[in-house]
Amino acid sequence: MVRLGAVKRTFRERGEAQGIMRLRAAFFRRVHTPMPTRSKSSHRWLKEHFSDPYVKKAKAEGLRSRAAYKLEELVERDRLLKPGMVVVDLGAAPGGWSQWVRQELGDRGRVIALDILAMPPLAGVEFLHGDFREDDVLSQLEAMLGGQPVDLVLSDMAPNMSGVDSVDLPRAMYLSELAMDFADKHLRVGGNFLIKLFQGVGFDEYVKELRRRYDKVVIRKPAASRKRSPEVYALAQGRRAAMK
Ligand SMILES: C[S@@+](CC[C@H](N)C(=O)[O-])C[C@H]1O[C@@H](n2cnc3c(N)ncnc32)[C@H](O)[C@@H]1O
Repeated sequence: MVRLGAVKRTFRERGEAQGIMRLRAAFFRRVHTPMPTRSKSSHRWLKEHFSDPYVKKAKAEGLRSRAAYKLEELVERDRLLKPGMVVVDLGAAPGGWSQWVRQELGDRGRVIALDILAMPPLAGVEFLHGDFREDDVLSQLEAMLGGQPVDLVLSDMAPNMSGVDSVDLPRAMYLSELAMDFADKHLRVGGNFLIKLFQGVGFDEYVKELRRRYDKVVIRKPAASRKRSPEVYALAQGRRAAMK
């Protein structure tokens, strides 16, 4: 069962009827695009990927993805990770962020990772394989937490991109809304939330919502994030006891 409640509610509150229509269209229309034969652009992507310094560095350092360097830059600047913390990593596969967080926490604390895709095990990382949009997956994640408050919620979730903004952006925003809801329920007061966002429809409203909930919100584009990617990261620090 797909969780639409949270998103419908916030869009309604903001009087964005069009947002609801776009969400409906995006989530209930399954877009099955046949795999194209390898195109010029995929050749370009492969060339770019293998000459990318972060890909080379990740390989040399035994990290599962170049994405780990984005997290390193985002989190180290504010020294957000401390031994003993409970960290939830949403959209964790192939595991670069979880792996890096585990290294930083040493052998204390918990790292709970979730992804719709399977992920080979990582020592010291508890992994839940499932779709975060589904109620029973959320319940399983909550059962894993067992009522333990979370210190840091990370979300690098991104839907499969079709290249059509009117489809992709509402899908991405839906995941972001669910992640915010999760942080609302499970982050301890004073805790931090880091989330990947795509600039476009709903972005400003989302950041405004973060500002109601957290003492400090900054938008960052780490050096390892590809320039042509519309992704940015919102780092929300200091979960308030009550919303503004
Ligand atoms: C950019 S990747 C994450 C990379 C990861 N941070 C790392 O360091 O390796 C985005 C992830 O979001 C996941 N994702 C997308 N939709 C999801 C959903 N509905 N539930 C759970 N994970 C999802 C994708 O499967 C993908 O692995």
